[in-house]
Amino acid sequence: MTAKKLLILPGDGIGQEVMVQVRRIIDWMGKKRNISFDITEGLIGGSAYDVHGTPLADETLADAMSADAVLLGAVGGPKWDDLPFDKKPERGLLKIRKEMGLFANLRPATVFDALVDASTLKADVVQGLDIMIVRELTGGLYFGQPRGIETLPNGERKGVNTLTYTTSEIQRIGRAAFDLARKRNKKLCSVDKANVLECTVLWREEMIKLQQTEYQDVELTHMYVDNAAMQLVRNPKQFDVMVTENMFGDILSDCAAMLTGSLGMLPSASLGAADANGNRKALYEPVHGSAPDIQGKDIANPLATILSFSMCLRYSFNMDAEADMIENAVKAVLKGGLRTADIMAPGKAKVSTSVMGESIIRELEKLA
Ligand SMILES: NC(=O)c1ccc[n+]([C@@H]2O[C@H](COP(=O)([O-])OP(=O)(O)OC[C@H]3O[C@@H](n4cnc5c(N)ncnc54)[C@H](O)[C@@H]3O)[C@@H](O)[C@H]2O)c1
Ligand SMILES: CC(C)[C@H](C(=O)O)[C@@H](O)C(=O)O
Ligand SMILES: [Mg+2]
Repeated sequence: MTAKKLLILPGDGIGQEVMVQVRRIIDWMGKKRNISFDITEGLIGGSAYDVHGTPLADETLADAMSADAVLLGAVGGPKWDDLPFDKKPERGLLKIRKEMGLFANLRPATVFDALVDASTLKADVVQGLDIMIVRELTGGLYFGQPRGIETLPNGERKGVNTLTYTTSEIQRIGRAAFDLARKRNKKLCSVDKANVLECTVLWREEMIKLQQTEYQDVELTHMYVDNAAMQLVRNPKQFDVMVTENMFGDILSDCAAMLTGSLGMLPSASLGAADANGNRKALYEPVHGSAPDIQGKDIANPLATILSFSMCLRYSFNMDAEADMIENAVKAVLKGGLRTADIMAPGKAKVSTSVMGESIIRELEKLA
C-alpha cells in the first residue's frame, strides 16, 4: 500500500507546540505499528508571512491540494495583528479552507467521563454529552460579497460584510448534517436567525425540503441562534447534530467546547465533497487558536490536536483501529489523573504539554 500523503501545517503560537506531540505519535506508529505516512511540513499564518510575505504560499496550497489530508495547528498572534487585512494569518486559514472546498466543518463536543468535573457546568448537565456541530465553512458571512471598509462622500467610513447562501450551498451542508444524524441518534437541529435574516429564511426552507424529500427518518427541528447559545449551556444533551451558518457555528462551537472542560479538548474535521472514488479533501485542526497568552510555556493542552489526528486516521485514512487506540489512550491518561493546566482539578496531577504527549505514548505502548 502506498503511504498516505499528509501535509502538516503547525502554524503559529501553541499550534507549533501541540503539533510536536502529534509528531511523536506519528513516529511511534512508524516504529511500533509499521505505519508510515508520506509527510510534508509547511508554513501557514504568521510564520508563513515571515518567510514568504503571505500567510499561505502557492506551493503550500498546491501541497494541500495534492495531499490525502492536511493537519493544522493554529494561526495568528499579536505580532501580525496590524498587518494589512489580506496578509493577516487568519486569511491564510480562510483561503486554504475555501480553495480546498472544505464546506463541512465537523466539531464534535464529547465529554470524557474523567473530565466531567472540568466543565464549569454542573456534572449532571454535561455527563455523557456527545453532540456534533456541523458548521458551514466556505460561505455565509465570512465570504459574502460585498465586503470591506469604504469612505462615504460625507467622510464617514462604512464597514460591510454580507450574509449570502445559495440553495446549492445550503443543500450540500444540509445533506452532510442529515447523513451524520442518520448514523447517530437521527435528530438534527438547524440553527438560524429566520426571524430577522432573509438569508436564513432560505436556509430554513431548504432544510425543511431536504427532510421531506430525502431524510424523513431524521427528526428536524429549528432554533434561533440566540436561543441555541442559551440552550447549549442550559441543557446541551437535548441536541444530537446541529447544523448552522459559518459564523454562528464558529461561536457556538467555542461555547460547546467549554461543556467538555476546555477549548483545548475540541478537535475538528473540515471536509469537501466526495469525488467519484468517494474520497474527500480534508483538513483536521483543533477548534482553538494560537493562544498567545500561554505560548512558549509548555502548558497548552495538546489533546484537541491529538484527537484531530485521530479523526484524520478515521475519516481520511480508514485506520479505525489506530484512531480507537489514540482515543483510548487519551481516555486512559485522563482517567489516570493527568491534567494540563486548563483542565486541572483538585487532587489531579498537573502536567506540561510535553509530559501529556509522553503519557499518551506510554498508554499507546500498553494498548499495542
Ligand atoms: N483555527 C485557528 O487557527 C484559530 C482559532 C481561533 C483563534 N485563532 C487566532 O488565535 C489568536 C488568539 O485568539 P483567541 O485568544 O481569541 O483564541 P484562542 O483559542 O487562541 O484562546 C482562547 C483562550 O483559550 C485558551 N486556550 C486555547 N487553546 C488552548 C489549549 N490547547 N490549551 C490550553 N488553553 C487553551 C487560551 O489560553 C485563551 O485563554 C488570534 O490571532 C486568533 O485569530 C486561530
Ligand atoms: C481564526 C479564524 C479565522 C477561525 C474562524 O473564525 O473560522 C477560528 O476562529 C476557528 O474557529 O477556526
Ligand atoms: Mg473559532
